Amino acid sequence: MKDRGNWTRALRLLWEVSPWHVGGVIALAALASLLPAATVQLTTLAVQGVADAVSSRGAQEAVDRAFTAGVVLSVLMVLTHVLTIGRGYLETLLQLRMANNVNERIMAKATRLRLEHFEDSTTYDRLQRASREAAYRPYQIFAHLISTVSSAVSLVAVSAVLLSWNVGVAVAILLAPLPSMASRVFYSRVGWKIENERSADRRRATYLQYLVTNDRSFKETHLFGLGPLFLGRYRDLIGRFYRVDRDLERKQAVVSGLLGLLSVCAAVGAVLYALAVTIDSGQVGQFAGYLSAITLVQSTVQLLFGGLAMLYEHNLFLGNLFGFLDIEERAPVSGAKPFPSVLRKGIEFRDVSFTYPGTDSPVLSRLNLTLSAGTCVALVGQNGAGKTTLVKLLARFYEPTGGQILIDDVPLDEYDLEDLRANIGVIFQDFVQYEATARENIGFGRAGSLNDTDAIRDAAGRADALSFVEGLPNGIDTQLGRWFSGGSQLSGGQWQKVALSRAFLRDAPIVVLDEPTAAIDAAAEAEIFARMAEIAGRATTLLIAHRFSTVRVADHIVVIDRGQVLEEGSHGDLMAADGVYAKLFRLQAAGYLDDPISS
Ligand SMILES: Nc1ncnc2c1ncn2[C@@H]1O[C@H](COP(=O)(O)OP(=O)(O)OP(=O)(O)O)[C@@H](O)[C@H]1O
Repeated sequence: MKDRGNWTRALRLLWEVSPWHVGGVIALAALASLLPAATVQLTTLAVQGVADAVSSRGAQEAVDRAFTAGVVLSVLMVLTHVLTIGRGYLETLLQLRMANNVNERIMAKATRLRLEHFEDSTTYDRLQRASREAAYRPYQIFAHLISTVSSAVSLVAVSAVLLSWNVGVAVAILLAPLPSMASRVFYSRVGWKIENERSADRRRATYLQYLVTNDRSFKETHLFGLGPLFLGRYRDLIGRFYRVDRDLERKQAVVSGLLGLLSVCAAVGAVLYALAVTIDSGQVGQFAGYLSAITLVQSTVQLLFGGLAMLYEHNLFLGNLFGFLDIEERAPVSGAKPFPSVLRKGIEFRDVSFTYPGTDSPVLSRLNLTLSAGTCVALVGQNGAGKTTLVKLLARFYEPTGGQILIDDVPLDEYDLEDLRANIGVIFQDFVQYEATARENIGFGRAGSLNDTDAIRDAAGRADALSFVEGLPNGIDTQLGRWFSGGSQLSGGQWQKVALSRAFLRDAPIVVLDEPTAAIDAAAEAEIFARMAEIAGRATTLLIAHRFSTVRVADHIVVIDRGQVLEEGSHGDLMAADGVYAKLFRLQAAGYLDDPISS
């Protein structure tokens, strides 16, 4: 039942995309399907006319009949040609529009999925399967449906000739291709299963391809000499795919070929029978008609059954496309409260626990933490302590599995979700380096401000990015990165400053910076923090950092360990308490002293 839904859904989609093209293709196909039967009738008339004209030594009436049939046959040929061209044109347009539309739907769907989907490998498998089928399957199901229906119409018309002649012969020709069709259906299913099971390996092959074909991994792959290793792995994977496909094709060719012989035998039997009957009756025209009917029925019936087998295959693969489009979106519950433009009280994590979906060990356990409005709070802790996870919860990429997060005493889910995200300026550790202009790289922080040059310059100024951005060949409108022509590449620290500008442009009441200055030199870092102090008071800032020079500027410092708050206070308080923070601070500071260990 569910499978049948796939092709009806694909057809509905096609109709939505372009009813005019669909209607045109159907009309031309309907016309074309009537032509073979007319051809058979006219061939019979023409040959009989010629035979009569020859035997009567040129009787005018027979000559006229032969020529009339010949002329109409020629008109039919021209008509067939015109119909074929027209149909091909419409089909190409329809196919292009459909492929564009389906790719757009896949992309739109991806934008609606949640972070947890993209942190789960099964989503990538489904996306891979859907993308493979996107470009052509939905259209193909239509094309095969049309050709199958038009083959069926042709078949009914042409087989009427055969049926009137001999029922046994007609039935034999009609049913002989059935076993071969059954084998195609069987192998389609096997092929579909194989393709689905290798989704992860296909992605692995694509990943290996990516690793050796982009600038981001170039340095490592070349320095570590990984090219041949990755190439070898890629070769192994695609070699394995090839061997499996080859074996399947071989089996299919042998089985379908043998079963297809039944069809050939039926046709040979029919021709012999027609020969014998014509010798008895002496009707040469009828013999020509039978011959062309037998050939036509045989080829049409094969087209019909082949089309049905393909329909079955497309239907299976369409399940992959719709499987992706139907992934449950489970949009987080969104309240209606507008987000405050300035926080009055602050952000409170109250007894917050969290375990990532599909895992057992909690990352946060009953964590309590308050970020007072207008202050700059720094979060420190070992790798994997749960710092970034806190931010993901704050932006509602995930929901806490226990406890609550409140902003100005209002639970997070009571705020309008879009409004909440619009009011948090976050730059994550793995921020994006957009292969776009500097203006866009900064302006994406507030997409509505892409043309507000003053605001973009101001944000760049606050992140110490303005001077180098203005020094680029086209200033703020210079393409960044090397993927597109005319691009200028930035240093790691410069990219980070551009990302910081993006966060500053947002001018949000909450600013979260995850390792914001890890790649930035010390002098620039000091300057950026001085400017950040200017926005403190307007914004509540959360800094996640490992560098203690960054951390000590914060009003309040929180040490996290295994998902819980270990210590908190100002730099002075924590140093005086002489706990973990003080120990870590001294350890790092020692790195800058001349003789750290002995002192
Ligand atoms: N999507 C995920 N699924 C499952 N576990 C995850 C996921 N993301 C992070 N984790 C785990 O959660 C824990 C906390 O990760 P998190 O990124 O919050 O740490 P962090 O304190 O920010 O570390 P770092 O200082 O290295 O950035 C880690 O043990 C990590 O393995």
